[in-house]
Amino acid sequence: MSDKRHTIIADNNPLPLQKAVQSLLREVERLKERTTDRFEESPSGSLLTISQPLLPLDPLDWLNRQHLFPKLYWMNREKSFSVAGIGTADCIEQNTPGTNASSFAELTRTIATKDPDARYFGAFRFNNMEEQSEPWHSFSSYAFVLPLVGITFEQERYVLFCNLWLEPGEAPDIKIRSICDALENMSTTQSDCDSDRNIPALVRISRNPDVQSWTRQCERALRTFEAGDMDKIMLARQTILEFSESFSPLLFLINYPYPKNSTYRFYFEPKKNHAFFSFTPERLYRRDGVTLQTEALAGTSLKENLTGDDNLASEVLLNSEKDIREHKFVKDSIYGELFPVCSEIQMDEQVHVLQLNRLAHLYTRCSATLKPEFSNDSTLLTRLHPTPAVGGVPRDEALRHILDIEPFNRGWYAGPAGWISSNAAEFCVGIRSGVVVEAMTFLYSGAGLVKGSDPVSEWDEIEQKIGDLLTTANGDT
Ligand SMILES: C=C(O[C@H]1C=CC=C(C(=O)O)[C@@H]1O)C(=O)O
Ligand SMILES: [Mg+2]
Repeated sequence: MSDKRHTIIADNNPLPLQKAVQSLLREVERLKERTTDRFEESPSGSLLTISQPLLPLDPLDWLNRQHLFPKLYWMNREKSFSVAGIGTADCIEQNTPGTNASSFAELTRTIATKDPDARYFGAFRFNNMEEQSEPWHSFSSYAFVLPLVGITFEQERYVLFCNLWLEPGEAPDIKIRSICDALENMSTTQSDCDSDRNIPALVRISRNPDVQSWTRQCERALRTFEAGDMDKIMLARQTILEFSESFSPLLFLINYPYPKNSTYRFYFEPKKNHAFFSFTPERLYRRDGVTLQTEALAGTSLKENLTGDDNLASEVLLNSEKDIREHKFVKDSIYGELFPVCSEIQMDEQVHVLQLNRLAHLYTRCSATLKPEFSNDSTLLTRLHPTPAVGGVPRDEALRHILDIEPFNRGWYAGPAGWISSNAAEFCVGIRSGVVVEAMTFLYSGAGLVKGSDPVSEWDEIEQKIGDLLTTANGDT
């Protein structure tokens, strides 16, 4: 954050948290002495970020001890960038049903008016045409938040920051007051007892659909392939966990026992004990100006029968005709969608294998250069979401079948989740996810069905995809 245009660095030396808070508070107090006209005026608002380098600390532990909402957390797959944030400096949110394309266009239009350095964190619904019931009531069609206060980890450095966002013509006093309140009320102690970090006892677990209904639902999908109407449909399952009491949903992240796993971490808690989180291996895309990185990720082998051996999992996967076919639908669709909007596309000829803790996936990387007129997130989101890894082929028909067949709303499951600024963005696909509502947690994961898929194997595949989350919930790590 240090080299950005509207950034004040309080003190260049990294400080322990408590001192860092004091240092930020001093800078914020100093702002009160500035007259309004000394804040950068812009027709669409202005942003001032004040930051203070920090000595290393655990941002999840910090986040868990705070009392200001929303709370959010993002970590990229490479684990080289993370942000933990609390409160709202600015928020772009919408909560009316409509097409996904109109949501994407609206967010992109709004973000274009914001400070180019401001990263807004949030997610979209999988399908905004679908009416949502519980457990999704706290989650809008989309919500993207510029945090009021937070901790960034970037280039191996920790930074405490606060954001002062002013609407055009807005006097700074009230916003400065809310930053001071957030800093003064921030908990700066380390969590000293482990009991704060334990997920309560799991008292009940159920699956929706159950195995019999799942088999019937898969057979419905398989019939559409036989009839020649469809090539692929991704169907998901919900696993419902009931705990002995409500708890901080962040404990799923804190207790996740596989730090090396190549997954993004996305977390959004709009109100206390109501949160959506995802441990997804799948990148939707990363855009920096006209430069795009995306990928096809679909096709799975389970390691449990292969005694966890990576090489064996790769070999099985690379020789599975069904998985190669399942993967190819995704690869071809991404290429076809990008072709009209890119001046150059480089897609791996050879399919790779991404190794996870319990699974391996087929994986094809793709980098591309966008034509300048298409170099925006509305174009990319509309073209890439949902890929056939989470939707199907053909796309619109697959979405109709999903609405018809699945016995629950997808909400934010399998939607684009990540961050966006006016000139760059990174979105993962919010799979392997859960939504926590007080003492209940609903986990979501699915499998891409193609001709020849076996419902029981697909059931087992999904069980493995949420296996790490189930282990976390059981506390037997
Ligand atoms: C839809 C999910 O996974 C997708 C991503 C990778 C592999 C997949 C598969 O092999 O079926 C799925 O397409 C999910 O975990 O909810
Ligand atoms: Mg599969």
